[in-house]
Amino acid sequence: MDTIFIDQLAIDTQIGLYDWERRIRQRVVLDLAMDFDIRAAAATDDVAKTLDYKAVSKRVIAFVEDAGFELVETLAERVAALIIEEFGVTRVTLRLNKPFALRGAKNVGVQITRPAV
Ligand SMILES: Nc1nc2c(c(=O)[nH]1)N=C([C@H](O)[C@@H](O)CO)CN2
Repeated sequence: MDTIFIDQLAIDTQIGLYDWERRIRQRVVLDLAMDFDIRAAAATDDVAKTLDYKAVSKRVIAFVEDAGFELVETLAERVAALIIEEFGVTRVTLRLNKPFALRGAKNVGVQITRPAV
């Protein structure tokens, strides 16, 4: 299977458990890998026949900017569901990084793989 990916998509949002986190916006950084058969687009050189990574990124940015979840797990699950439901992707792997949320660590977060059902 082919993969269309978006790496290091940085978005500011409200996320976190603690009171101080409910008053600020923090950066999350997403790596997305989306299964998609690219052969029809490659044969015709037509963006309409593929997964438009610009359209995906605009939609994900809008959703994440408006979100306000406590857990990185919830945000990751909701973004994966959105991509599958709205873009016809058969499987998505998503890594959600919350940089510097843990003292001494460069990154914390979750990685999930979700198939379309
Ligand atoms: N598994 C998780 N553990 C923690 C989360 C989380 O979203 N998932 N969040 C926090 C706090 O919000 C933390 O990021 C603040 O620094 C702690 N543990």
